[in-house]
Amino acid sequence: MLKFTKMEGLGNDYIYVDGIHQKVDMTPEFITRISDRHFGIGSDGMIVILPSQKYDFFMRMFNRDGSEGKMCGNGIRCFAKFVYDHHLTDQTYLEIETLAGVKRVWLHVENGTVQSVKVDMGQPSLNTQDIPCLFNKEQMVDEPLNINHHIYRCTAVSMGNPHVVTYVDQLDFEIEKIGPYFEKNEMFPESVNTEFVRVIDRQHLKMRVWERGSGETMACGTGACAVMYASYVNGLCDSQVDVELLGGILNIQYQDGHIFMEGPARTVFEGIMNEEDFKNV
Ligand SMILES: N[C@H](CCC[C@H](N)C(=O)O)C(=O)O
Repeated sequence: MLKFTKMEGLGNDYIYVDGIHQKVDMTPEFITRISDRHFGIGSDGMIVILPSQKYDFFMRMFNRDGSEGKMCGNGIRCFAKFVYDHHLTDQTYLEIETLAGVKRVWLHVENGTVQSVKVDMGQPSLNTQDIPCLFNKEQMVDEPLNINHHIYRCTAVSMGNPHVVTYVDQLDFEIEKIGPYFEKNEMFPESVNTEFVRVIDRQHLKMRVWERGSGETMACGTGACAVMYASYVNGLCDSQVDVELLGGILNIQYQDGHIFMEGPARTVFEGIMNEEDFKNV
């Protein structure tokens, strides 16, 4: 049997599993099955809590299709709440190792309850090699990309994971008709998370996201940071903004070369699963 916790950050929901005290199957077959919203628990993927040699914990995250992401902004906020609520730590400042480097995390706790979580998401990069992106310049900033016979002005940003940001007048379009063309585009050899942005004003950006490996999600923390930074370098916003996603609002700040994100983290339910039940679905 495997204990798990279903958690969400602005509706970006994952199955959290304590991999310190349990043996966790991290194969794509298992992850896709438990993430299925009809035959499984239902989620955008799975996040595993692991020990770290040098830091407080190690976070591994997997998208709904079983692919491993290097970093997850909504996920790391819930990860921090998980380790605090499950008494794996009593610290309210954590250093969490990820495949995108170590992230500094501050838990805002009142009366023993996590109210919100602030994360130093690190330094964004425009360098096409960091994304990675095969564009023939060092940076892709407001460059025309032909995606499925339509020209999008694109800015590529790495938040440790790959993002491409494009600006639209309206957000009420059929994202599933265009998202996969970005996600599978040969310009992005490791695929890409795609953000569609409407600038409301210099302190308010509105977005939808088509995530690599999960499709449209209600929110994307790394995506919101990529959107803020892309908008900042394109002169469209100030250094602190509210990014409005389908699932709610994240406050994003660019300071001293780092992107800081603050937002909620919520436990939906605790559960126990029998892995055998997922062998043949
Ligand atoms: N799909 C992303 C990982 C999840 C990112 C997102 N859920 C977030 O909150 O940052 C990737 O493969 O790079």
